[in-house]
Amino acid sequence: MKQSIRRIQNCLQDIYPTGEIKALTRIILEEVCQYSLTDILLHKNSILSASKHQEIETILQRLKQNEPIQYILGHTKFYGININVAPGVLIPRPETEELVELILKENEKLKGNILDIGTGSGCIALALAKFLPESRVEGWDISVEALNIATQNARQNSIEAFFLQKDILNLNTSEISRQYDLIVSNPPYICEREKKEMDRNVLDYEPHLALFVEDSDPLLFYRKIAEAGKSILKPGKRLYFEINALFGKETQKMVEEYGYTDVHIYKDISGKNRFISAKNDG
Ligand SMILES: C[S@@+](CC[C@H](N)C(=O)[O-])C[C@H]1O[C@@H](n2cnc3c(N)ncnc32)[C@H](O)[C@@H]1O
Repeated sequence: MKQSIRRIQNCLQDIYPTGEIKALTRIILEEVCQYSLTDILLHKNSILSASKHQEIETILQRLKQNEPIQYILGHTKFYGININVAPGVLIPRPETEELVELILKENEKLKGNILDIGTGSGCIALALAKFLPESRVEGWDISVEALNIATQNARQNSIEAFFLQKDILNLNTSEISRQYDLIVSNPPYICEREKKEMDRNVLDYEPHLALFVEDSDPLLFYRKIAEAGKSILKPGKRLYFEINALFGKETQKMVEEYGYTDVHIYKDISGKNRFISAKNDG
């Protein structure tokens, strides 16, 4: 095992920071050997089989091409739930776990209809369905690939959620039969002009449909959702968004113009304006 740890560290040292290499070493050994962190420490002197060496080598070659570890392994953890991911869906981010945490804190024991717009892997929808078991959760996405993965994630975790194909930019609200008690969305919010500051592992591998919005209209998705919310969110109920930190105030102003009140902006763990919630005043 010691030899494998050294091999992983040597192979990745020019590409990843030291902290990330440590995390990757642990993830790789957990995946290949099915070892917990304690097992890794206990088995430091054990010798891995040739096939396990080969598995590690294959992972390392893909990591060297900047491929995200979550796509290489085909899964990740989100809010304690095992979530399958593939190149057609965004890899769930830690900030989005913070959004789930916030919703659960502010809506303890919610019993009602929850809608997650732009559900991707289904991570938000499934976490809410798991921790608010008396609610009915729906997830919408334009991407069939994402909806298939979200459905698979629901099945594998034995969590009930309903995934539907909808284009939020062309939604006819008169066709929506229900009104929701909470709407959440982490829509595409990165401007095209921000691309130049982004890492290759995101740009080359993650779906641009999930990430980007035109520079000329950065609030496009938020506006469409706020507009739809006026008819599909029950009066007095709340909307929650993950937002682009560059547009906190603008997003607040926009939702207020649609008649939402009691608007709060929340910071993420890095101190950036990252979430907004607002009440539909009816
Ligand atoms: C930033 S990702 C969020 C995925 C997931 N909710 C998460 O937090 O990891 C945005 C999602 O919006 C979806 N999307 C993009 N355009 C859309 C549209 N017009 N209507 C509905 N969903 C859309 C993408 O397919 C993607 O899954």
